[in-house]
Amino acid sequence: MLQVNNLHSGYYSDKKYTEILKNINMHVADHEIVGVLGANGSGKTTLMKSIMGDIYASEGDVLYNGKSIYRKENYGKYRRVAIYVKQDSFNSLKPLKTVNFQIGKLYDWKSFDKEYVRLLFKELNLDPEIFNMKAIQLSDGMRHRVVIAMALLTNPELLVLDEPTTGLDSISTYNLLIMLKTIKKKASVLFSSNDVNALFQVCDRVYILYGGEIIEDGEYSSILDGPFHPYTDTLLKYVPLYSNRNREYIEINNKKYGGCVFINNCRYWTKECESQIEYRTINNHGVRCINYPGWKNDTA
Ligand SMILES: Nc1ncnc2c1ncn2[C@@H]1O[C@H](COP(=O)(O)OP(=O)(O)OP(=O)(O)O)[C@@H](O)[C@H]1O
Repeated sequence: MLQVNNLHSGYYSDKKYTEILKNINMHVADHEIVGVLGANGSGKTTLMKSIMGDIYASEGDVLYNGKSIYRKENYGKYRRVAIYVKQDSFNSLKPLKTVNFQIGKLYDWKSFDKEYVRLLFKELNLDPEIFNMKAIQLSDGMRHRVVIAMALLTNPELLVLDEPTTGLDSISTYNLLIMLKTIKKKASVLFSSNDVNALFQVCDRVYILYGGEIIEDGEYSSILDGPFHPYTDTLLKYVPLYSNRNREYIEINNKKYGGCVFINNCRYWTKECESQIEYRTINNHGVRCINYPGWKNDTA
């Protein structure tokens, strides 16, 4: 369905180009929920924007059903079936307008079965009275859920969610995750987050993004059972649910450049890490680490 090939992208500022994403390769199959896990500033939003064609790739391509989304003739159709819920899209609701109005502004109300709309909102814990409430009268979390519900109204083939659980309470997060599992029967979902719990509860596969590069990918169970990359290993140690070892924070500042993107923070660094690191896949579990499995043996 969605295939990202050797994607590089970034931003122009004062006519100077800064590359943020490097050599991204990933895919989302039909009826799959795929997560992108990354810390603040790792490039999740830039990746989602590139996948939606909101920013252009300096290199590489994004294919939807085999066709480049960057080609004008394919782009319009792609944007009709692939719906993007931006990180801050709940702020885009008009504050003084009712939810009813906001839906009508985007879509033709007549095309919807009102009961279907009500049920869809209900699944996201949104009661019927919300339709007559103004956006300003809703909490951030409610606005967030309204925007996601609105995105689902058109039955997209691909739903791209940038950090959808930010600002949601635990019950709403849980309802959203359950809902994604239901959506999976009809569509695919690409979902970025820095919330390890949310991603691992719902995703079939997860890509780990660090410093604009994918450093590991695999089925969620495979990553949880045994992360291949030292960064993923460290990350999981900070999530009590998944950690079976004590937390540890080791400050490292190698001030090295080139090679592995994690080089300045990795305690397993060796001279070889300064060279170009190839991405290897072992039993459907991919990693960009020259020292794997050696570093794991060190910790055993
Ligand atoms: N419009 C822009 N112009 C220039 N640089 C940008 C722009 N937007 C983001 N960046 C830079 O791109 C890098 C990645 O940012 P991005 O927003 O994609 O990360 P993120 O993983 O989504 O972060 P967060 O979790 O904080 O939302 C950061 O270094 C950021 O400063």
